[in-house]
Amino acid sequence: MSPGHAYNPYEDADRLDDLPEHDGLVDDDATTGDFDLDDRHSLRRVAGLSTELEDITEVEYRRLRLERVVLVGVWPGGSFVDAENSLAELAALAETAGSQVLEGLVQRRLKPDPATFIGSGKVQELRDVVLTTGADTVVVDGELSASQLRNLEDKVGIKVVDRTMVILDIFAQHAKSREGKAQVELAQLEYLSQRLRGWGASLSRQAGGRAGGAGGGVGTRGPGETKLETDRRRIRTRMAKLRRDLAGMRTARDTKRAGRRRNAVPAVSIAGYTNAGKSSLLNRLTGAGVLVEDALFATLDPTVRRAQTSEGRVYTLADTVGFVRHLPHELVESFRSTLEEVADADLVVHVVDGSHPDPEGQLSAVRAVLADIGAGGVREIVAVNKADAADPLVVARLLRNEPHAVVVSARTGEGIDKLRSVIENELPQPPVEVDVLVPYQHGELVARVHTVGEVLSIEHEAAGTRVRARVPERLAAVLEPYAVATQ
Ligand SMILES: Nc1nc2c(ncn2[C@@H]2O[C@H](COP(=O)(O)OP(=O)(O)OP(=O)(O)O)[C@@H](O)[C@H]2O)c(=O)[nH]1
Repeated sequence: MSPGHAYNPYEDADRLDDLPEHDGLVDDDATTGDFDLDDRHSLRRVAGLSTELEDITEVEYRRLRLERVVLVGVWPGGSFVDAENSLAELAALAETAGSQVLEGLVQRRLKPDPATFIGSGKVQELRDVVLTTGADTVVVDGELSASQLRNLEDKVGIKVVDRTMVILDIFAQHAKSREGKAQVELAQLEYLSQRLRGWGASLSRQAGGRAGGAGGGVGTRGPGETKLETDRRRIRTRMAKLRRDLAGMRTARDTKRAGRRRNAVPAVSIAGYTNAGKSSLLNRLTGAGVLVEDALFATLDPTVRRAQTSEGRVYTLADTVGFVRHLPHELVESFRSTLEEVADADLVVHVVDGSHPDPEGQLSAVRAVLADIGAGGVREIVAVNKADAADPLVVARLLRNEPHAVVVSARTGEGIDKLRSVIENELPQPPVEVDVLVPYQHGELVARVHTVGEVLSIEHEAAGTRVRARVPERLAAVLEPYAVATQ
Protein backbone atom coordinates (compact mmCIF):
# COMPACT_ATOMS: atom_id res chain seq x y z
CA MET A 1 0.00 0.00 0.00
CA SER A 2 1.40 3.38 -0.78
CA PRO A 3 0.32 5.91 1.80
CA GLY A 4 0.23 8.59 -0.86
CA HIS A 5 -2.99 7.48 -2.46
CA ALA A 6 -4.61 5.42 0.24
CA TYR A 7 -7.18 6.56 2.67
CA ASN A 8 -8.06 4.78 5.81
CA PRO A 9 -11.70 3.86 5.77
CA TYR A 10 -11.76 3.48 9.51
CA GLU A 11 -10.80 6.96 10.50
CA ASP A 12 -13.22 9.64 11.55
CA ALA A 13 -16.22 7.42 11.68
CA ASP A 14 -19.52 9.14 12.07
CA ARG A 15 -22.57 7.46 13.37
CA LEU A 16 -25.08 6.19 10.90
CA ASP A 17 -27.73 8.42 12.37
CA ASP A 18 -25.44 11.45 12.17
CA LEU A 19 -25.30 11.24 8.42
CA PRO A 20 -27.07 14.08 6.67
CA GLU A 21 -29.84 13.09 4.30
CA HIS A 22 -27.99 13.97 1.14
CA ASP A 23 -25.75 10.98 1.79
CA GLY A 24 -28.20 9.05 -0.26
CA LEU A 25 -29.55 7.22 2.74
CA VAL A 26 -33.25 7.52 3.22
CA ASP A 27 -33.90 8.89 6.66
CA ASP A 28 -37.52 7.94 6.83
CA ASP A 29 -37.44 6.23 10.18
CA ALA A 30 -35.18 8.02 12.53
CA THR A 31 -36.86 6.96 15.75
CA THR A 32 -33.97 5.11 17.22
CA GLY A 33 -34.83 4.91 20.91
CA ASP A 34 -32.07 4.51 23.43
CA PHE A 35 -30.40 1.40 22.07
CA ASP A 36 -27.47 2.21 19.89
CA LEU A 37 -25.57 -0.09 17.68
CA ASP A 38 -22.01 -0.15 18.79
CA ASP A 39 -20.33 2.67 16.92
CA ARG A 40 -17.98 0.19 15.37
CA HIS A 41 -20.88 -1.05 13.35
CA SER A 42 -21.98 2.17 11.82
CA LEU A 43 -21.98 3.76 8.47
CA ARG A 44 -19.91 6.78 8.20
CA ARG A 45 -18.63 9.38 5.85
CA VAL A 46 -15.21 8.68 4.41
CA ALA A 47 -12.78 11.50 4.61
CA GLY A 48 -10.64 12.12 1.58
CA LEU A 49 -12.88 10.99 -1.23
CA SER A 50 -12.87 13.02 -4.37
CA THR A 51 -15.46 15.76 -4.55
CA GLU A 52 -17.57 13.94 -7.09
CA LEU A 53 -17.87 11.16 -4.53
CA GLU A 54 -18.33 13.38 -1.58
CA ASP A 55 -21.71 11.97 -0.81
CA ILE A 56 -20.48 8.39 -0.75
CA THR A 57 -20.65 6.78 2.61
CA GLU A 58 -19.00 3.60 3.56
CA VAL A 59 -19.46 0.87 6.03
CA GLU A 60 -17.55 0.66 9.16
CA TYR A 61 -18.07 -2.72 10.65
CA ARG A 62 -15.10 -2.38 12.97
CA ARG A 63 -13.53 0.81 14.06
CA LEU A 64 -10.27 -0.63 13.09
CA ARG A 65 -6.98 0.89 12.47
CA LEU A 66 -4.88 -2.15 11.98
CA GLU A 67 -1.70 -1.44 13.78
CA ARG A 68 -0.18 -4.06 16.03
CA VAL A 69 -1.76 -7.37 15.26
CA VAL A 70 -1.65 -10.99 16.34
CA LEU A 71 -2.82 -13.57 13.83
CA VAL A 72 -4.67 -16.71 14.70
CA GLY A 73 -5.66 -19.65 12.49
CA VAL A 74 -7.09 -23.12 12.71
CA TRP A 75 -5.32 -26.06 11.15
CA PRO A 76 -7.71 -28.91 10.39
CA GLY A 77 -4.99 -31.48 9.77
CA GLY A 78 -3.14 -32.38 6.60
CA SER A 79 0.11 -30.66 5.80
CA PHE A 80 1.22 -28.16 8.40
CA VAL A 81 2.93 -26.28 5.55
CA ASP A 82 -0.55 -25.38 4.27
CA ALA A 83 -1.46 -23.82 7.61
CA GLU A 84 1.81 -21.91 7.66
CA ASN A 85 1.34 -20.68 4.09
CA SER A 86 -2.16 -19.54 4.87
CA LEU A 87 -0.98 -17.65 7.94
CA ALA A 88 1.96 -16.17 6.00
CA GLU A 89 -0.50 -14.93 3.42
CA LEU A 90 -2.72 -13.47 6.13
CA ALA A 91 0.37 -11.70 7.49
CA ALA A 92 1.04 -10.24 4.04
CA LEU A 93 -2.58 -9.14 3.78
CA ALA A 94 -2.50 -7.54 7.22
CA GLU A 95 0.73 -5.72 6.34
CA THR A 96 -0.78 -4.53 3.08
CA ALA A 97 -3.66 -3.15 5.12
CA GLY A 98 -1.10 -1.14 7.08
CA SER A 99 -0.45 -3.18 10.21
CA GLN A 100 2.53 -4.62 11.97
CA VAL A 101 2.34 -8.35 12.61
CA LEU A 102 3.66 -9.29 16.04
CA GLU A 103 2.84 -12.95 16.37
CA GLY A 104 0.92 -15.80 14.75
CA LEU A 105 -0.79 -18.74 16.43
CA VAL A 106 -2.26 -21.82 14.84
CA GLN A 107 -4.54 -24.26 16.60
CA ARG A 108 -4.93 -27.82 15.45
CA ARG A 109 -8.61 -28.68 15.44
CA LEU A 110 -10.92 -30.25 12.91
CA LYS A 111 -13.45 -27.45 12.77
CA PRO A 112 -13.52 -23.92 14.11
CA ASP A 113 -15.29 -23.61 17.46
CA PRO A 114 -18.84 -22.39 16.79
CA ALA A 115 -18.72 -19.91 19.68
CA THR A 116 -15.19 -18.52 19.60
CA PHE A 117 -13.56 -19.93 16.41
CA ILE A 118 -10.61 -21.30 18.42
CA GLY A 119 -11.00 -23.53 21.47
CA SER A 120 -11.06 -22.18 25.01
CA GLY A 121 -7.45 -23.20 25.82
CA LYS A 122 -6.22 -21.39 22.74
CA VAL A 123 -8.32 -18.35 23.62
CA GLN A 124 -6.43 -18.20 26.93
CA GLU A 125 -3.09 -18.49 25.12
CA LEU A 126 -4.16 -15.80 22.68
CA ARG A 127 -5.05 -13.54 25.57
CA ASP A 128 -1.60 -14.04 27.09
CA VAL A 129 0.09 -13.30 23.77
CA VAL A 130 -2.01 -10.17 23.40
CA LEU A 131 -1.00 -9.01 26.86
CA THR A 132 2.72 -9.70 26.42
CA THR A 133 2.98 -8.22 22.92
CA GLY A 134 0.75 -5.21 23.55
CA ALA A 135 -1.25 -5.97 20.39
CA ASP A 136 -4.37 -3.97 19.68
CA THR A 137 -6.02 -6.23 17.12
CA VAL A 138 -6.47 -9.95 16.54
CA VAL A 139 -6.83 -11.06 12.93
CA VAL A 140 -8.50 -14.42 12.44
CA ASP A 141 -7.67 -16.53 9.41
CA GLY A 142 -11.22 -17.28 8.39
CA GLU A 143 -14.63 -15.71 8.19
CA LEU A 144 -16.33 -15.19 11.54
CA SER A 145 -19.99 -14.99 12.30
CA ALA A 146 -21.15 -11.91 14.18
CA SER A 147 -21.42 -13.89 17.40
CA GLN A 148 -17.98 -15.50 17.09
CA LEU A 149 -16.58 -12.07 16.54
CA ARG A 150 -18.26 -10.66 19.60
CA ASN A 151 -17.50 -13.64 21.83
CA LEU A 152 -13.85 -13.71 20.92
CA GLU A 153 -13.55 -9.99 21.36
CA ASP A 154 -15.12 -10.19 24.80
CA LYS A 155 -12.66 -12.88 25.80
CA VAL A 156 -9.42 -11.39 24.51
CA GLY A 157 -10.35 -7.84 25.36
CA ILE A 158 -9.23 -6.22 22.10
CA LYS A 159 -10.62 -5.77 18.60
CA VAL A 160 -11.04 -8.88 16.48
CA VAL A 161 -11.27 -8.79 12.72
CA ASP A 162 -11.47 -11.59 10.19
CA ARG A 163 -9.72 -12.27 6.91
CA THR A 164 -12.63 -11.01 4.86
CA MET A 165 -12.59 -7.66 6.64
CA VAL A 166 -8.89 -7.30 5.99
CA ILE A 167 -9.34 -8.01 2.29
CA LEU A 168 -12.29 -5.63 2.05
CA ASP A 169 -10.19 -3.05 3.84
CA ILE A 170 -7.33 -3.41 1.35
CA PHE A 171 -9.73 -3.16 -1.56
CA ALA A 172 -11.24 -0.04 -0.04
CA GLN A 173 -7.80 1.50 0.23
CA HIS A 174 -6.85 0.65 -3.33
CA ALA A 175 -10.01 1.46 -5.22
CA LYS A 176 -9.38 4.55 -7.29
CA SER A 177 -11.96 4.73 -10.03
CA ARG A 178 -15.58 5.55 -9.38
CA GLU A 179 -16.56 2.07 -10.40
CA GLY A 180 -13.94 0.41 -8.19
CA LYS A 181 -15.04 2.44 -5.17
CA ALA A 182 -18.69 1.65 -5.74
CA GLN A 183 -17.91 -2.05 -6.15
CA VAL A 184 -15.96 -2.16 -2.90
CA GLU A 185 -18.60 -0.25 -1.00
CA LEU A 186 -21.25 -2.62 -2.25
CA ALA A 187 -19.18 -5.58 -1.05
CA GLN A 188 -18.70 -3.95 2.35
CA LEU A 189 -22.40 -3.27 2.71
CA GLU A 190 -23.22 -6.82 1.72
CA TYR A 191 -20.85 -8.07 4.41
CA LEU A 192 -22.27 -5.67 6.97
CA SER A 193 -25.87 -6.50 6.19
CA GLN A 194 -25.22 -10.17 6.95
CA ARG A 195 -23.61 -9.23 10.25
CA LEU A 196 -26.53 -6.98 11.14
CA ARG A 197 -28.82 -9.94 10.71
CA GLY A 198 -26.68 -11.87 13.20
CA TRP A 199 -26.74 -9.06 15.71
CA GLY A 200 -30.42 -8.52 15.21
CA ALA A 201 -31.20 -12.16 15.96
CA SER A 202 -29.18 -12.20 19.13
CA LEU A 203 -30.62 -8.91 20.31
CA SER A 204 -34.18 -10.05 19.82
CA ARG A 205 -33.41 -13.19 21.81
CA GLN A 206 -32.11 -11.03 24.62
CA ALA A 207 -35.13 -8.82 24.43
CA GLY A 208 -37.37 -11.90 24.49
CA GLY A 209 -35.68 -13.09 27.68
CA ARG A 210 -36.16 -9.78 29.37
CA ALA A 211 -39.80 -9.67 28.41
CA GLY A 212 -40.26 -13.06 30.01
CA GLY A 213 -41.34 -14.96 26.92
CA ALA A 214 -38.94 -17.38 25.26
CA GLY A 215 -40.91 -17.25 22.05
CA GLY A 216 -40.69 -13.47 21.75
CA GLY A 217 -43.94 -11.77 20.82
CA VAL A 218 -45.46 -8.70 22.42
CA GLY A 219 -42.90 -6.44 24.00
CA THR A 220 -39.95 -8.15 22.45
CA ARG A 221 -39.37 -5.58 19.74
CA GLY A 222 -37.18 -3.30 21.77
CA PRO A 223 -35.73 -0.07 20.54
CA GLY A 224 -32.70 -2.05 19.38
CA GLU A 225 -34.85 -3.79 16.83
CA THR A 226 -36.16 -0.47 15.56
CA LYS A 227 -32.66 0.84 15.17
CA LEU A 228 -31.57 -2.29 13.36
CA GLU A 229 -34.54 -2.05 11.07
CA THR A 230 -33.61 1.53 10.28
CA ASP A 231 -30.02 0.58 9.64
CA ARG A 232 -31.09 -2.30 7.45
CA ARG A 233 -33.38 -0.10 5.43
CA ARG A 234 -30.69 2.50 4.94
CA ILE A 235 -28.20 -0.10 3.90
CA ARG A 236 -30.65 -1.65 1.45
CA THR A 237 -31.40 1.76 -0.04
CA ARG A 238 -27.73 2.52 -0.39
CA MET A 239 -27.02 -0.86 -1.95
CA ALA A 240 -29.81 -0.39 -4.45
CA LYS A 241 -28.37 2.98 -5.44
CA LEU A 242 -24.89 1.52 -5.83
CA ARG A 243 -26.24 -1.29 -7.98
CA ARG A 244 -28.01 1.23 -10.20
CA ASP A 245 -24.86 3.35 -10.52
CA LEU A 246 -22.79 0.30 -11.29
CA ALA A 247 -25.26 -0.82 -13.93
CA GLY A 248 -24.83 2.57 -15.63
CA MET A 249 -21.06 2.36 -15.51
CA ARG A 250 -21.24 -1.13 -16.84
CA THR A 251 -23.17 0.04 -19.87
CA ALA A 252 -20.42 2.53 -20.69
CA ARG A 253 -17.77 -0.16 -20.41
CA ASP A 254 -19.79 -2.63 -22.44
CA THR A 255 -20.12 -0.04 -25.20
CA LYS A 256 -16.36 0.41 -25.31
CA ARG A 257 -15.83 -3.30 -25.37
CA ALA A 258 -18.43 -3.76 -28.07
CA GLY A 259 -16.55 -1.16 -30.14
CA ARG A 260 -13.36 -3.15 -29.84
CA ARG A 261 -15.25 -6.30 -30.70
CA ARG A 262 -16.82 -4.70 -33.78
CA ASN A 263 -13.40 -3.80 -34.98
CA ALA A 264 -12.38 -7.40 -34.38
CA VAL A 265 -9.60 -6.52 -31.98
CA PRO A 266 -8.68 -9.67 -30.07
CA ALA A 267 -8.74 -9.31 -26.30
CA VAL A 268 -6.17 -10.88 -23.99
CA SER A 269 -6.60 -10.70 -20.21
CA ILE A 270 -3.82 -11.12 -17.71
CA ALA A 271 -5.08 -12.89 -14.62
CA GLY A 272 -3.28 -14.29 -11.63
CA TYR A 273 -2.84 -14.41 -7.92
CA THR A 274 -2.21 -11.11 -6.24
CA ASN A 275 1.45 -10.04 -6.41
CA ALA A 276 2.24 -12.62 -9.13
CA GLY A 277 3.60 -9.85 -11.33
CA LYS A 278 0.67 -9.14 -13.66
CA SER A 279 1.26 -5.40 -13.88
CA SER A 280 5.00 -5.92 -14.38
CA LEU A 281 4.28 -8.34 -17.20
CA LEU A 282 1.83 -5.95 -18.80
CA ASN A 283 4.53 -3.29 -18.69
CA ARG A 284 7.05 -5.66 -20.26
CA LEU A 285 4.70 -6.74 -23.00
CA THR A 286 3.46 -3.28 -23.92
CA GLY A 287 5.94 -0.78 -22.55
CA ALA A 288 3.09 0.84 -20.62
CA GLY A 289 3.69 2.61 -17.34
CA VAL A 290 1.40 0.67 -15.03
CA LEU A 291 1.85 0.94 -11.28
CA VAL A 292 3.93 -1.92 -9.91
CA GLU A 293 4.02 -2.34 -6.18
CA ASP A 294 5.28 -4.99 -3.85
CA ALA A 295 1.92 -5.07 -2.21
CA LEU A 296 -1.15 -7.19 -2.58
CA PHE A 297 -3.95 -5.89 -4.75
CA ALA A 298 -2.11 -2.90 -6.11
CA THR A 299 -4.26 -3.27 -9.21
CA LEU A 300 -7.94 -2.92 -8.65
CA ASP A 301 -9.15 -1.10 -11.65
CA PRO A 302 -8.61 -2.93 -14.89
CA THR A 303 -6.06 -1.38 -17.21
CA VAL A 304 -6.48 -2.03 -20.90
CA ARG A 305 -3.46 -1.53 -23.17
CA ARG A 306 -2.89 -1.84 -26.84
CA ALA A 307 -0.35 -4.41 -27.98
CA GLN A 308 0.86 -5.51 -31.39
CA THR A 309 2.05 -8.75 -32.85
CA SER A 310 5.35 -8.84 -34.75
CA GLU A 311 3.23 -8.60 -37.92
CA GLY A 312 1.59 -5.45 -36.63
CA ARG A 313 -1.76 -7.00 -35.70
CA VAL A 314 -3.36 -5.12 -32.85
CA TYR A 315 -4.81 -6.77 -29.77
CA THR A 316 -5.68 -5.55 -26.31
CA LEU A 317 -4.00 -6.65 -23.12
CA ALA A 318 -5.89 -6.09 -19.90
CA ASP A 319 -4.62 -6.31 -16.36
CA THR A 320 -7.17 -7.62 -13.86
CA VAL A 321 -7.69 -7.47 -10.15
CA GLY A 322 -5.44 -9.88 -8.26
CA PHE A 323 -7.02 -13.06 -7.01
CA VAL A 324 -6.49 -14.55 -3.60
CA ARG A 325 -7.49 -17.72 -1.80
CA HIS A 326 -10.90 -17.31 -0.24
CA LEU A 327 -11.54 -14.08 -2.12
CA PRO A 328 -14.61 -12.88 -0.22
CA HIS A 329 -17.66 -13.84 -2.21
CA GLU A 330 -19.07 -10.36 -1.64
CA LEU A 331 -16.12 -9.03 -3.63
CA VAL A 332 -16.41 -11.58 -6.41
CA GLU A 333 -20.06 -10.64 -6.67
CA SER A 334 -19.59 -6.91 -6.79
CA PHE A 335 -16.54 -7.14 -9.05
CA ARG A 336 -18.35 -9.60 -11.29
CA SER A 337 -18.84 -7.15 -14.13
CA THR A 338 -15.15 -6.23 -14.11
CA LEU A 339 -14.17 -9.85 -13.88
CA GLU A 340 -16.52 -10.72 -16.68
CA GLU A 341 -14.10 -8.97 -19.01
CA VAL A 342 -11.89 -11.98 -18.42
CA ALA A 343 -14.72 -14.33 -19.35
CA ASP A 344 -15.19 -12.34 -22.54
CA ALA A 345 -11.50 -12.40 -23.50
CA ASP A 346 -10.15 -14.51 -26.33
CA LEU A 347 -7.24 -15.59 -24.23
CA VAL A 348 -6.16 -15.50 -20.60
CA VAL A 349 -2.52 -15.21 -19.66
CA HIS A 350 -2.49 -16.79 -16.24
CA VAL A 351 0.53 -15.47 -14.36
CA VAL A 352 1.85 -17.49 -11.46
CA ASP A 353 4.68 -16.51 -9.14
CA GLY A 354 7.30 -19.24 -9.55
CA SER A 355 9.17 -17.98 -6.48
CA HIS A 356 6.17 -18.45 -4.18
CA PRO A 357 6.23 -21.42 -1.79
CA ASP A 358 2.93 -22.73 -3.13
CA PRO A 359 2.48 -21.81 -6.79
CA GLU A 360 0.20 -24.81 -7.41
CA GLY A 361 -2.15 -23.59 -4.67
CA GLN A 362 -2.22 -20.18 -6.36
CA LEU A 363 -2.94 -21.69 -9.76
CA SER A 364 -5.90 -23.62 -8.43
CA ALA A 365 -7.26 -20.70 -6.39
CA VAL A 366 -7.22 -18.50 -9.51
CA ARG A 367 -8.81 -21.21 -11.63
CA ALA A 368 -11.58 -21.59 -9.06
CA VAL A 369 -12.42 -17.88 -9.36
CA LEU A 370 -12.15 -18.01 -13.15
CA ALA A 371 -14.60 -20.90 -13.22
CA ASP A 372 -16.91 -19.03 -10.86
CA ILE A 373 -17.09 -16.02 -13.16
CA GLY A 374 -17.68 -18.11 -16.26
CA ALA A 375 -14.14 -17.79 -17.64
CA GLY A 376 -13.27 -21.44 -17.11
CA GLY A 377 -13.56 -22.17 -20.81
CA VAL A 378 -11.35 -19.33 -22.09
CA ARG A 379 -8.08 -20.52 -23.59
CA GLU A 380 -5.31 -20.14 -21.04
CA ILE A 381 -1.57 -19.62 -21.32
CA VAL A 382 0.26 -20.20 -18.05
CA ALA A 383 3.21 -17.85 -17.53
CA VAL A 384 5.50 -18.87 -14.68
CA ASN A 385 6.90 -15.50 -13.62
CA LYS A 386 9.82 -14.45 -11.41
CA ALA A 387 12.08 -17.07 -13.01
CA ASP A 388 15.03 -15.00 -11.78
CA ALA A 389 14.03 -15.62 -8.16
CA ALA A 390 12.40 -19.04 -8.43
CA ASP A 391 13.84 -22.34 -7.27
CA PRO A 392 14.64 -24.29 -10.48
CA LEU A 393 13.26 -27.43 -8.86
CA VAL A 394 9.92 -25.74 -8.26
CA VAL A 395 9.86 -24.47 -11.86
CA ALA A 396 10.63 -27.98 -13.14
CA ARG A 397 7.84 -29.38 -10.98
CA LEU A 398 5.40 -26.79 -12.33
CA LEU A 399 6.38 -27.60 -15.90
CA ARG A 400 5.69 -31.28 -15.34
CA ASN A 401 2.05 -30.42 -14.54
CA GLU A 402 1.75 -27.49 -16.93
CA PRO A 403 3.83 -28.63 -19.92
CA HIS A 404 2.77 -25.68 -22.10
CA ALA A 405 3.65 -23.06 -19.53
CA VAL A 406 6.11 -20.34 -20.53
CA VAL A 407 8.79 -19.47 -17.99
CA VAL A 408 9.40 -15.72 -17.81
CA SER A 409 10.82 -12.97 -15.71
CA ALA A 410 9.11 -9.62 -16.02
CA ARG A 411 12.11 -8.23 -14.13
CA THR A 412 14.93 -9.44 -16.39
CA GLY A 413 12.98 -9.89 -19.60
CA GLU A 414 13.76 -13.61 -19.79
CA GLY A 415 11.17 -15.55 -21.79
CA ILE A 416 9.18 -12.43 -22.77
CA ASP A 417 9.72 -12.87 -26.52
CA LYS A 418 8.66 -16.48 -26.25
CA LEU A 419 5.52 -15.46 -24.33
CA ARG A 420 4.73 -12.82 -26.91
CA SER A 421 4.96 -15.32 -29.73
CA VAL A 422 2.84 -17.88 -27.85
CA ILE A 423 0.20 -15.17 -27.38
CA GLU A 424 0.39 -14.28 -31.08
CA ASN A 425 -0.07 -17.89 -32.09
CA GLU A 426 -3.03 -18.35 -29.82
CA LEU A 427 -4.92 -15.23 -30.91
CA PRO A 428 -8.11 -16.14 -32.72
CA GLN A 429 -7.75 -16.18 -36.47
CA PRO A 430 -9.74 -13.61 -38.38
CA PRO A 431 -12.49 -15.47 -40.23
CA VAL A 432 -12.12 -14.60 -43.93
CA GLU A 433 -9.21 -15.50 -46.16
CA VAL A 434 -8.57 -13.00 -48.96
CA ASP A 435 -6.14 -12.80 -51.87
CA VAL A 436 -5.99 -9.22 -53.15
CA LEU A 437 -3.90 -6.92 -55.28
CA VAL A 438 -4.09 -3.48 -53.71
CA PRO A 439 -2.95 -0.54 -55.88
CA TYR A 440 -0.11 1.44 -54.34
CA GLN A 441 -2.29 4.53 -53.91
CA HIS A 442 -4.36 2.53 -51.38
CA GLY A 443 -1.48 1.72 -49.10
CA GLU A 444 -3.74 2.46 -46.09
CA LEU A 445 -5.70 -0.73 -46.85
CA VAL A 446 -2.54 -2.81 -46.65
CA ALA A 447 -1.79 -1.13 -43.34
CA ARG A 448 -5.27 -2.08 -42.07
CA VAL A 449 -4.70 -5.68 -43.12
CA HIS A 450 -1.57 -5.65 -40.96
CA THR A 451 -3.40 -4.14 -38.01
CA VAL A 452 -6.50 -6.27 -37.86
CA GLY A 453 -5.68 -9.26 -40.03
CA GLU A 454 -3.17 -12.00 -40.20
CA VAL A 455 -0.87 -11.69 -43.19
CA LEU A 456 -0.12 -15.03 -44.85
CA SER A 457 2.05 -13.71 -47.70
CA ILE A 458 2.89 -10.35 -49.18
CA GLU A 459 4.62 -9.39 -52.44
CA HIS A 460 5.20 -6.09 -54.18
CA GLU A 461 4.20 -6.34 -57.83
CA ALA A 462 4.16 -3.77 -60.61
CA ALA A 463 0.42 -3.01 -60.19
CA GLY A 464 0.36 -2.95 -56.42
CA THR A 465 0.76 -5.03 -53.26
CA ARG A 466 -0.38 -8.62 -53.51
CA VAL A 467 -1.56 -9.78 -50.11
CA ARG A 468 -2.93 -13.07 -48.97
CA ALA A 469 -4.36 -12.69 -45.49
CA ARG A 470 -7.08 -13.63 -43.05
CA VAL A 471 -9.14 -10.59 -42.16
CA PRO A 472 -12.36 -9.70 -40.32
CA GLU A 473 -15.54 -9.72 -42.41
CA ARG A 474 -15.85 -5.94 -42.57
CA LEU A 475 -12.39 -5.52 -44.04
CA ALA A 476 -12.95 -8.42 -46.43
CA ALA A 477 -15.93 -6.51 -47.85
CA VAL A 478 -13.81 -3.38 -48.33
CA LEU A 479 -11.12 -5.41 -50.09
CA GLU A 480 -13.60 -7.17 -52.38
CA PRO A 481 -12.91 -4.93 -55.46
CA TYR A 482 -9.23 -5.87 -55.33
CA ALA A 483 -9.71 -9.62 -55.14
CA VAL A 484 -7.44 -11.64 -57.40
CA ALA A 485 -9.48 -14.12 -59.37
CA THR A 486 -8.19 -17.61 -58.63
CA GLN A 487 -8.97 -20.56 -60.89
N1 LIG B 1 12.10 -11.09 -8.74
C1 LIG B 1 11.07 -10.72 -9.49
N2 LIG B 1 10.15 -9.90 -8.98
C2 LIG B 1 9.10 -9.55 -9.80
C3 LIG B 1 8.99 -10.02 -11.12
N3 LIG B 1 7.84 -9.52 -11.64
C4 LIG B 1 7.27 -8.76 -10.69
N4 LIG B 1 8.03 -8.76 -9.57
C5 LIG B 1 7.78 -8.05 -8.32
O1 LIG B 1 6.59 -8.58 -7.72
C6 LIG B 1 5.86 -7.53 -7.08
C7 LIG B 1 4.44 -7.48 -7.58
O2 LIG B 1 4.42 -7.11 -8.92
P1 LIG B 1 3.11 -6.54 -9.65
O3 LIG B 1 3.43 -6.49 -11.10
O4 LIG B 1 2.62 -5.33 -8.97
O5 LIG B 1 2.11 -7.74 -9.31
P2 LIG B 1 0.54 -7.86 -9.60
O6 LIG B 1 0.28 -9.30 -9.89
O7 LIG B 1 0.11 -6.88 -10.64
O8 LIG B 1 -0.03 -7.48 -8.19
P3 LIG B 1 -1.54 -7.10 -7.73
O9 LIG B 1 -1.91 -5.85 -8.40
O10 LIG B 1 -1.36 -6.95 -6.30
O11 LIG B 1 -2.43 -8.24 -8.05
C8 LIG B 1 6.65 -6.25 -7.36
O12 LIG B 1 7.50 -6.00 -6.26
C9 LIG B 1 7.47 -6.59 -8.58
O13 LIG B 1 8.66 -5.82 -8.65
C10 LIG B 1 10.01 -10.89 -11.63
O14 LIG B 1 10.01 -11.36 -12.76
N5 LIG B 1 11.02 -11.20 -10.76
